[in-house]
Amino acid sequence: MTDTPKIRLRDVRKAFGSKVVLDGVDLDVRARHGMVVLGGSGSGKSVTIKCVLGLIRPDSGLIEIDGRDVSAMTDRQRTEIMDRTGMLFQNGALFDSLPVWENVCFKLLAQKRISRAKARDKAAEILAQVGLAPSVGDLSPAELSGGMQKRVALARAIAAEPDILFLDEPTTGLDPIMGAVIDGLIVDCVKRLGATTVAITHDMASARRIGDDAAMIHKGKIIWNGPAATLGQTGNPMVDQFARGEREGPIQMELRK
Ligand SMILES: Nc1ncnc2c1ncn2[C@@H]1O[C@H](COP(=O)(O)OP(=O)(O)OP(=O)(O)O)[C@@H](O)[C@H]1O
Repeated sequence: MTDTPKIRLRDVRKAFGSKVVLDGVDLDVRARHGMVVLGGSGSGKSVTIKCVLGLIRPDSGLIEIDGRDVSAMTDRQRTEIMDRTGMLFQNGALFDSLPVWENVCFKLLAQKRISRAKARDKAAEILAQVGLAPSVGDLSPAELSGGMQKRVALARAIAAEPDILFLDEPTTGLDPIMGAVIDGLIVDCVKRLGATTVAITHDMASARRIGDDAAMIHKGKIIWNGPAATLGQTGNPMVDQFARGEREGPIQMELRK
């Protein structure tokens, strides 16, 4: 018997006015595995994730989390799922008006799962997991380098020990070594938490490091999915062109049409 996918999309469709963005997306994300979603700019990667997060309502199709249809959930059931979901935004999206420790414990404080008195120590504990000193907790996000901000954003995303972690371009804007460090932290956190991750990335080295599985979206459909380790040698000309970053190939030919 096969395990129920953690996240399952079937024939998910979404148009904005006359512009069809998702044209029947089918995707299974295995529990406790990393899925990376690839695709050109504007291909619908973020819209797909926003549909799963409930930030955008698809026009039609099925989205299940743990085998349960999200559209049939009560607000309370949906909130429960969101409480167990972490999100690392592309730009970090830290709150500049709050010190790092409050950013890290934001969700725990908002959900009253921790007192303010305890939150500072808790933040120090989580910051240590992403390789940052406790003193960083007292700084403002504006005082941090880009790499440190990403680490803090990761600390915030994992603080509430999520079951599902969405990562939107976790290594964009980082130098290659810092990118590898962040990827290592993501993989460690996921192993420790037993979480399922869905990452959007344009960084193929990162995709191979954090992904067990990969899927490519093109023209609103998933045109390929398979092991992330095979990216560049999948045998699918579009995926391989994309993964190798080659100018010439089927995608370029379509752009020229
Ligand atoms: N709220 C919205 N209203 C109208 N159009 C939207 C909305 N959100 C997204 N779109 C459109 O949907 C398309 C897909 O956007 P999406 O953000 O999913 O792209 P993406 O694949 O994540 O791209 P990138 O790699 O550049 O971030 C784009 O053409 C975008 O303009």
